[in-house]
Amino acid sequence: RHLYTCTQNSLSLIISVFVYISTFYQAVLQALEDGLKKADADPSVKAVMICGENGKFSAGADIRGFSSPKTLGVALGPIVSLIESSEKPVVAAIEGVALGGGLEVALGCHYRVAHAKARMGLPEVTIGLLPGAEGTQRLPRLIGVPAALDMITTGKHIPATEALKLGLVDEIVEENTIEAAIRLANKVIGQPLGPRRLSLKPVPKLPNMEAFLQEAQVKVKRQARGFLAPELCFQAVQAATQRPFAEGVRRERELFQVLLSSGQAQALQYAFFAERAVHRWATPAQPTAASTFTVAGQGLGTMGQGIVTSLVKANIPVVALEQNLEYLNKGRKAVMVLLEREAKKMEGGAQKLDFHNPARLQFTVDFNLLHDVDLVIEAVFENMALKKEIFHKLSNICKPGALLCTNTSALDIDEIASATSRPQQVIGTHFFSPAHVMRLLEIIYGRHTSPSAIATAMQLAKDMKKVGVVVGNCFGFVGNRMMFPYVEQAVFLLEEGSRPEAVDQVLEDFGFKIGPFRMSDLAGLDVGWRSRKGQGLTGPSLPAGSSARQRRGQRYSPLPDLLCERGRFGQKTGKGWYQYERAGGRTATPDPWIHGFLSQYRDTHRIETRYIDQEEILERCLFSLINEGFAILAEGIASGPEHLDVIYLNGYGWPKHRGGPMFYASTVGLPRVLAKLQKYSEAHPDVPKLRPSAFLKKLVAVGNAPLKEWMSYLSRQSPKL
Ligand SMILES: CCC/C=C/C(=O)SCCNC(=O)CCNC(=O)[C@H](O)C(C)(C)COP(=O)([O-])OP(=O)([O-])OC[C@H]1O[C@@H](n2cnc3c(N)ncnc32)[C@H](O)[C@@H]1OP(=O)([O-])[O-]
Repeated sequence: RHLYTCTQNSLSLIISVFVYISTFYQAVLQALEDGLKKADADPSVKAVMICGENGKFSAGADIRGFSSPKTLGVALGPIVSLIESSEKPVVAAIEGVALGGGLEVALGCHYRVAHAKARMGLPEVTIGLLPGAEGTQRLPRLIGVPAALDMITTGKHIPATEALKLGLVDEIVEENTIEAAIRLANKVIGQPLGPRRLSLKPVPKLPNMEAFLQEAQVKVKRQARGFLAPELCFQAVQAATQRPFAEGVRRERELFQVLLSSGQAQALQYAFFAERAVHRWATPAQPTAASTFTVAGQGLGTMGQGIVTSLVKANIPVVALEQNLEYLNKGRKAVMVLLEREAKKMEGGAQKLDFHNPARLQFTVDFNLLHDVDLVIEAVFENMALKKEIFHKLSNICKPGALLCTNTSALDIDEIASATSRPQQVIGTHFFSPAHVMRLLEIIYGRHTSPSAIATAMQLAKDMKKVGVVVGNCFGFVGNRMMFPYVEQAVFLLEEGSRPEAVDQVLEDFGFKIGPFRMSDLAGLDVGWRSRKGQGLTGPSLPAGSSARQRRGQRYSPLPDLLCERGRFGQKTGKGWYQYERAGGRTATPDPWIHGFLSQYRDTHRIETRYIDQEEILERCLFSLINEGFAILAEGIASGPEHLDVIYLNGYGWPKHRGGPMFYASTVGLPRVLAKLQKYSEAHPDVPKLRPSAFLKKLVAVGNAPLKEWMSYLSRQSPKL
């Protein structure tokens, strides 16, 4: 960061430090303070301009600093006040980003000039904190309570154009921001600064402030589901409406301290770095076609439509292929609806969606058009024979360097690759539904997948603005494999005495967006039923004389199959684990039929109904999922616990303020997780997924190793990870 002083028309550099108010936090603050004091004391200096280095204003405080015992966060507030109280006009020249403490510094300035491509925001809430450098008190005074509350409680970044409309900046420029800021500084020399000092301004009044705040608080609470920061952000802004500036600042500091020591801030900050760690993926290989892909989407069902939409959004040329004209026209219509919707959302932004140009998006039934593409994403439905047939064809038609990706949630990548003559270029890309919304992309390498194929798939994820996580090939990969025992426990709990709404409630109170039964109704119970039939667990391929509640020597619950046999597929049929207002309805209501059905089922199988408390529900569902995570790490299917957590946070609705399942296990304490698994496993010896993983036992035996050391206790790691 540079602090420039500006003497009439000349510019002189006083200090130069780093872009982020970062590891050198104290040094940066000291330099800012010294520079300001020097500028104030020097009569030849008439105005001050603050800008960032390398085209970026500031990404705020160093997030790592918050987890060190010596937290310096609040020290920024007095510096912002010092800027504001300067007797000479101070102008911020905002390029790139002004986030968190960075924007708070800009709010202390008397004027703000931003580049048209700059983004601004107070994202502290997303790392479990609040803008603790007086930002919760200055922003509402500048842009009003509704807009300030929205920015502070969501942490969203806003583009410069929106910032101008809100009055957050005074001017936006297309060209040189620094020169424009200096021009402005020169223009305002000598003008009174009082009206530009935000701390002196009243918070703009609303005709119905009380009612507005009440309603806003209810909304923030409802969306937060146990996440503290949004609620405390709200309280800080509320204080701005009720108290004078200095008292509001005191309240802001108190609330900041509460968040800092809440544990949630640590979880969110861990998640911030975990997401970036999965990108740092150490293969020497280079992507084969970085950023210049032409991608063919094969199959325009729900997944294919979402994938094509996100490719177009990422400005990647696409050829969308279907097997016949009827499906093609249906798929094209659906994709166009999605793209129109996306284009609307992007209106007013810097980027435009270009999807009417056939060079960017082409629909076809002609397989031969795939001859020149760099990469194919096959997204037909989950059927091994069909996928193999398609891959055989692709391998014959596509150019030699083309990467062949299969969108699958569980199928064996090696078997699919075996149908081609280029298994080194076959890779799994597991998108999550809806694919144009969900950020996660599991990238699954097979036995023969080359490092450059993995690097290319990672590049694709980056270009599509998705979080790509590389994992090994096993049934269900990482996300679904960990999900199976979780859902299995939820169903076993029903057999033993619980109800769908009771289990869902516990997991939703924990912070999941929806519990396992609501989720299964939403996804459709028939999906799992088809897969279980395919595995010979139910249906005509089940050997005659099989026990109702045992398969291959292990406990099995036929409850989901029984529901499907009665046509209860979830939301789509209006009945599943819940009842809905109609087929396709979304409002789940507990269903007395299910309650009766469950007690009849228990009678038939002589299961004694017992009361199951919330602790048992939570522990059996979560610890069995976590236990599978340890098995996955031990088998070398994923690089580390952060990867599992990133998958859960971005693809499975795990509450962010709990940091992901493996981080959560580390906060519960591994000895406790182990003890509980041992207890439940003894009570249910025919449930292998409750048997503690050997790796978990080892980590406990070495003294509850901290999460960042876990992987050092494993000798085997895949060379491809
Ligand atoms: C009382 C106190 C009040 C103030 C509170 C605050 O300011 S709280 C803070 C409020 N501010 C925020 O919450 C902003 C957080 N940052 C962001 O949102 C994004 O990083 C970005 C939009 C600035 C750039 O996105 P992009 O996709 O172009 O790049 P990228 O995301 O890959 O990052 C590149 C590298 O920089 C690193 N790094 C970045 N920022 C920070 C940081 N503040 N700290 C530490 N490190 C940070 C990042 O880890 C990565 O390192 P790696 O992995 O290469 O070793």
